[in-house]
Amino acid sequence: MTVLRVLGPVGGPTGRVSAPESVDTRDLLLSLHDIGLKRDERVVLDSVSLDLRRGEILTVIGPNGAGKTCLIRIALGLLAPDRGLRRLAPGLRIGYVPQKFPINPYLPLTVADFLALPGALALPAPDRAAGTGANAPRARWWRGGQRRHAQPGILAALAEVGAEHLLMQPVQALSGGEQQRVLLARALLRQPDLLVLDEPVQGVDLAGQAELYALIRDLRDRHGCGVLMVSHDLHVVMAAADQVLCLNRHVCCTGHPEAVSQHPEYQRLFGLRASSDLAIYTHHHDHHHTLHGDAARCGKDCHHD
Ligand SMILES: Nc1ncnc2c1ncn2[C@@H]1O[C@H](COP(=O)(O)OP(=O)(O)OP(=O)(O)O)[C@@H](O)[C@H]1O
Repeated sequence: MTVLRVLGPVGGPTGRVSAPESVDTRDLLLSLHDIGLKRDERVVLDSVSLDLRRGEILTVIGPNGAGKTCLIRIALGLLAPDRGLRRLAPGLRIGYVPQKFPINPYLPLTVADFLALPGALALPAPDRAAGTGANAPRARWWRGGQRRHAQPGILAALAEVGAEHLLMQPVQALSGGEQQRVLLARALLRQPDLLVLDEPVQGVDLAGQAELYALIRDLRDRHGCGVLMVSHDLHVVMAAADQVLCLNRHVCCTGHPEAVSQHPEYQRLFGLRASSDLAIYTHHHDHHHTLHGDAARCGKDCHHD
């Protein structure tokens, strides 16, 4: 049984919370418990909890302003919640794929240069120091004046994401899909136990999105890591995730994608899109899922799909 490293609670105005009493911590990589966050007196996150295990893909979906990015930043340790517990498996290595390419597009960097930046091996700095953190590695790199190419591991990481051919490409010439592959390669350099991706297919066309999600699943299978991601692409979420957490400042519903897609809160939030996405996801099998995601055998009268 894994003993999680407790990195919370972060005591806030609402005080400490006690740890959940009986959590099965086997293979647990990340656990958020009763997370609360306020900004400008507005509740951004209210009592949000999630558990992510090794080998599992957990996707957070929700409307604009639902608190998805804040939740991801809390999971990464970049943002301190006002209340709640954040617990990580000991020695957990996190690979983070941000929403946007994290460098000035006018810097004359090749992909090899970018992946060799010291920052490739570290998470961005927490909120208060964000400017310093983002700039410091770059400054050191240019001051040193060393141009290192294809350090051990860089080519292998690019090969894993099908982007070896981009090694000497200038980063500003990359398409949206290529940028995401390079960012995934950068995350892999950390040999992560947990991959965290914030809307990994933004700016990528539909075919490219399906390829990227397939790649994320392959990486999960190959490395046995856990994956936590935010996505707006409901149909792919429904097909690609093991667990979906539907967020609208609080947890509207959570569980197996099929169970979530049947949940009234999910259908209320996503309306017609919910039905069509369900149609895309629907497939034939001999069981269905309860609202808690448990598999239940179909009887002869079961018409769930
Ligand atoms: N530093 C801040 N100061 C004030 N309000 C903030 C701050 N950070 C986030 N918020 C507010 O918290 C809410 C949640 O923001 P967040 O970026 O997490 O939403 P999101 O679900 O990722 O949205 P989107 O899908 O549009 O990216 C928003 O209403 C946002 O305006």
